[in-house]
Amino acid sequence: MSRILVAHPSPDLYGSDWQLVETIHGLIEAGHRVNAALPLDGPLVPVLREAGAHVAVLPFTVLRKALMSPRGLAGLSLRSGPEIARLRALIRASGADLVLSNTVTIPWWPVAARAAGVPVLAHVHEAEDTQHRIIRTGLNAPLLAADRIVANSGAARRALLGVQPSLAGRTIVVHNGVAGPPRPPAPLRARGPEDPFRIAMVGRLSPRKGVDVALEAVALLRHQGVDASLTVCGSIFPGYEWYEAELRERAGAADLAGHVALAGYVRPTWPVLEEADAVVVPSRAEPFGNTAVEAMHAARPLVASRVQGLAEVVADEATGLLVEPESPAALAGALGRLARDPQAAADLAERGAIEAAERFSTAGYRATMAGIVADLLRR
Ligand SMILES: CC(=O)N[C@H]1[C@@H](OP(=O)(O)OP(=O)(O)OC[C@H]2O[C@@H](n3ccc(=O)[nH]c3=O)[C@H](O)[C@@H]2O)O[C@H](CO)[C@@H](O)[C@@H]1O
Ligand SMILES: O=P([O-])([O-])O[C@@H]1[C@@H](O)[C@H](O)[C@@H](O)[C@H](O)[C@@H]1O
Repeated sequence: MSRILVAHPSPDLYGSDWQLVETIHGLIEAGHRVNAALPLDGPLVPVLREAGAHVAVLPFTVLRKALMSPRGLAGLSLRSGPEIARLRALIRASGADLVLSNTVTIPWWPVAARAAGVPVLAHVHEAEDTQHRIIRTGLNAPLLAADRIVANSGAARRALLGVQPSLAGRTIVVHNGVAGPPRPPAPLRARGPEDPFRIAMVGRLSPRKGVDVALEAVALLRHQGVDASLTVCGSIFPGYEWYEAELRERAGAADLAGHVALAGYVRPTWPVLEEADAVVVPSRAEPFGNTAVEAMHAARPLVASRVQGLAEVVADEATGLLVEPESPAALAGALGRLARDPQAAADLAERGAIEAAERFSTAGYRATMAGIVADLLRR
């Protein structure tokens, strides 16, 4: 039994948070003792305790990627000394045999663990490729202190190596394992080509998730005579209040009013997916996309953007449909096909469910992560 200290930036229950829960299950099943450090209390805390981790809430720096500037990054590094010293002392005092630093937004954990002489595994959930190169280089620089890096997709690995090529030898891809529903999903509702067509989307209300694109696609479908409606599960991250206000205003316009529900954070999302005739993941960028796998587990036909990890998760025309990102017309085109051809939609959904069980099982993921940790501990 080894002691693993896990650091994670948020106490929420979105993608990287649930992925951490799976990782911790894998470590505990392998016989390790897990301590988790979070900067804030929140809904993730009881979930981690339930999984068997000991949780401590303590202050440390969490980066906001969208707010980074080269000057901001430089200032941050200049002020980092005392925090790195504090975290190094904490890591030593905890007796950790290994530190797992989850996401690239907690830069001083890998650095402090290396300073403490403890092996570091970094888990990268991000695949930033639009910000200025200087920012991306700085954001990923703390990973130079990691012994091993797990990227959640080939796209995330490429984005990282694009700015830190020297990490190639230590960075491996492990696709996420994503939990399915607790019991088999209700069969896809039988519908005729003219019947109402209910679409679901799950994700943060954030421009990168393309919620606005989904709304415009529904407006186009309705304009074309498809009786489409949309339910969106998800809330904003602080700072994106303006985006939610824009979405609510758009959803209230004459062509959409009464046909779009912005439901806020929903847990679990299985009932919403079960109610749906199709699920969309219209992200502008998506390092992996757990919500796409969840749609497949729920055996609902899926339309996703052809970007980054989503293009690794979905086999176009076989387990879902991939469409050009940021194009309401392309999204509406694919959804219209599913609405008009319920049999084709059902076939996609069935193949998606088989694929999700085969490629993205939590059992396989947990074992892979535990194997990577065992390998690092043996060194
Ligand atoms: C921009 C970015 O970096 N995205 C990645 C990030 O988190 P990100 O939070 O973007 O993750 P995903 O969209 O993949 O997953 C969101 C999760 O939150 C849940 N949910 C969401 C809304 C809601 O109302 N209720 C609810 O339960 C979903 O069911 C899902 O399990 O890490 C994930 C895990 O590696 C990756 O798959 C994402 O590609
Ligand atoms: O505002 P920002 O820091 O670029 O980005 C945020 C991330 O840091 C956070 O982890 C994620 O959950 C939010 O949806 C948002 O994407």
